[in-house]
Amino acid sequence: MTEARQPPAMLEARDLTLKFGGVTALSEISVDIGHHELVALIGPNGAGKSSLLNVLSGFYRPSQGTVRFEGNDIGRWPVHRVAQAGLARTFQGTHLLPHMSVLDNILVGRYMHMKSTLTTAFFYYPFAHREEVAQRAVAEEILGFLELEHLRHHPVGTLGYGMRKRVDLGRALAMEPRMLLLDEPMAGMNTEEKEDLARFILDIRESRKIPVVLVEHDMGVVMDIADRVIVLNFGRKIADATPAAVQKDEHVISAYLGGHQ
Ligand SMILES: Nc1ncnc2c1ncn2[C@@H]1O[C@H](COP(=O)(O)OP(=O)(O)OP(=O)(O)O)[C@@H](O)[C@H]1O
Repeated sequence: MTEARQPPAMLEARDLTLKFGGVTALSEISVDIGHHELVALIGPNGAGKSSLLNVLSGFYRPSQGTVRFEGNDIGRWPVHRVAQAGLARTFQGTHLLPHMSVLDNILVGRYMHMKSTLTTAFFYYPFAHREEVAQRAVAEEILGFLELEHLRHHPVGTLGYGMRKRVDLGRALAMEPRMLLLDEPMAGMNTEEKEDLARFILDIRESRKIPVVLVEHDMGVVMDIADRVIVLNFGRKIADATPAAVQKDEHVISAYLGGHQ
């Protein structure tokens, strides 16, 4: 296996195994994600990519192994606590509210940061109002960053797939994550939409200083934007190296030529 030299890790997963009955989705996987990295997670269908994101983000409990995020052992934390610690994720497809506007969908990501409850909102209206104004300002900044301002009042259900995926990214950004896990954010997009999203992802890492883990099938995109590529096959990690090294790795070549893609 080719190993890349890695910076100090922000996220450290050790010996993760995940079983569903008789199926071993992940087998003794260890990965490190550094503070400034853009890491692609690739592998044939059923290799375990989504399962790994689910374990890292607290949606699945590993059968074995540990996950540490910024020094905390988060492997058994509930999902909301993992999210509050700053690990945000998107899903294959989108988890948006189709009848609500783009702005309101992004505001959903802000709820985690809102201090006012219904009671305080009722008795201390000025405080709740000030807070809502502040939350909207953050949402507006994200709309600007993702070039979605002109769509702010459009119901999400009326948008094309590529734009909906962009709103989904905005919702995740609204959580002010310290790290972003993106599950196939470009699936179903045309070339132009992919190029736009790749630009935003690079910008998220560079100007917003948020490290990104990205599950992606489009090898062109992966090779263009990733600092490092982790390759899974049948639940095992078979490579963890720079894009150039992974392209030449014989285990990776045979996994992809093995009839899966
Ligand atoms: N909830 C589940 N229950 C049972 N088996 C599951 C479950 N989730 C995943 N698996 C199995 O675990 C293995 C890994 O699946 P996973 O979805 O993580 O792969 P993947 O690499 O993300 O695939 P794809 O590229 O098709 O999304 C597969 O054999 C899959 O059938």
